[in-house]
Amino acid sequence: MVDSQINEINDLKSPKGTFLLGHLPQFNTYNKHQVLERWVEECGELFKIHFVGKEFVVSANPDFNNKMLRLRPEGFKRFSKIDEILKEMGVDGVFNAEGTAWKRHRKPTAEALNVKNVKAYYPIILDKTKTILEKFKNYSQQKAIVNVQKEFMAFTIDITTEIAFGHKLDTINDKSNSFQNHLEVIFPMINARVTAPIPIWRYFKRKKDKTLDDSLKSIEKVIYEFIDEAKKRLAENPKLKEAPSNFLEALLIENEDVNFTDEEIYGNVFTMLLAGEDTTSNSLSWGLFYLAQHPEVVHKVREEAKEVYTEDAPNIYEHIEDLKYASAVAQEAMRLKPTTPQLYLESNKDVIIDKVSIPKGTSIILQNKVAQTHSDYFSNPNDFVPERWMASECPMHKNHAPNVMRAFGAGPRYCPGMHLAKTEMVALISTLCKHFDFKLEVKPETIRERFEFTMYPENLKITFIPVVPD
Ligand code: HEM
Repeated sequence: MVDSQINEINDLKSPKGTFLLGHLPQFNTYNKHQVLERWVEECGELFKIHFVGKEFVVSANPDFNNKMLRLRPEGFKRFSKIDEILKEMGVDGVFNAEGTAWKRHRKPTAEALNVKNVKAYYPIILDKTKTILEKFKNYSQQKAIVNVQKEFMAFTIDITTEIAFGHKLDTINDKSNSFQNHLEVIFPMINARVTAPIPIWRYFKRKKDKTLDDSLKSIEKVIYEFIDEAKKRLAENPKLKEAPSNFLEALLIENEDVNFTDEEIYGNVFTMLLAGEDTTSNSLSWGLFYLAQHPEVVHKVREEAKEVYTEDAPNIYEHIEDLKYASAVAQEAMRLKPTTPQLYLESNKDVIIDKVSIPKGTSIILQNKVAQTHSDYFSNPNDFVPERWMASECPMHKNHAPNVMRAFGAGPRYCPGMHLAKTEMVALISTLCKHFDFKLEVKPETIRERFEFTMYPENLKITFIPVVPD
């Protein structure tokens, strides 16, 4: 807990660092989240670090973090560097907007991703679930060792692109598409630039910076064409207003009240591509990481699937609501392996939280993973037990604090894609468990957490063994 004696940042502890560079050399490794976890062990839940003199507060206290997240947008904002980099790439959307601009973006985005609309998008999720199922059936016949992280990435890319603006891709079947190739250029560059100590590209364009510019131009062209087409469709077919077939249409409908410019619509469609792909596919990969080590859980998911639907996959959206155990599997995987283990905030004004005074302009790293795997909040915290999320079955209700879960953030800026992501995860987890057993082809300890823009399992290799029908 936060020490009640501490009331100034200057009084906070600090891990060991170097005099001039501070903690930068240790932090700038490829697994930043694990460095933070080690420091939490060394210094406790609240401490400070500095990068070449620039100070950062790190908090792993769930209550403290929750209060900061809830004080947005007035009290706190995202790190200004995120906005700087995205705007430079022409992206002005809900993720990087702040203050009143954020409020304008948030309402229509959240509406466009609400339960009613996700239900309308469900045929897209189902279609891609069946497509990847067929691919895995082929893999299982060939006894192929599958890099599931790559496969799930294709699954979420195809779904997100079609839901975002109606663009049909078939990345699952490796039908290479220039749009996809451009996206693959953009994502790592955003990651590299957000964490770059010096913005070299502003003074000198390297080959990769020029490639990025070309890709951004191509994506922009495609998205603007789709904006024009969607506007025409909505004008010609007013019925679409009741059940928009994609996010862009839903945004344009909501937009009748908000009056976004085309640039802002573009920014939000692009944001959705960015926010919805890696996060969901990496969470799915972690789900498979645990399922492959827990055949008893796979069996239970399969029994539930057989009770809920007779087809190959959950054929209607209502099935998803009934797949409570598959949903608990997804939740448990996100508790143990949140793909966004930390969030970055900056204070907009002087704030006092739990007797700690945070001056305006303080940069704060919110480490959320430690609490999700701590015995103060969950019994047997490192065990994979989906039952803990099934109220009537939970064998360990003694320590069960769902309110420390931050996999989707918290407060007014929590993830608006949460419902969509959970729907994708439940559909795929249930379908795969219905058809296959999973065998881990590498030792679990060789599967490492790897943090880039999000956290994913490196070296996850699995074979899919077909289930013999009853
Ligand atoms: C398992 C999958 C996902 C995870 C773990 C995840 C996680 C997160 C987290 C931690 C945040 C920051 C929340 C905060 O600041 O409090 C966020 C924001 C956001 N996410 Fe997700 N996300 C996922 C899927 C999606 C999907 C599928 C979409 C849309 C298609 C999406 C769209 C967004 C947007 C637009 C924001 C910015 C919200 C704002 O600033 O108001 N996410 N997400």
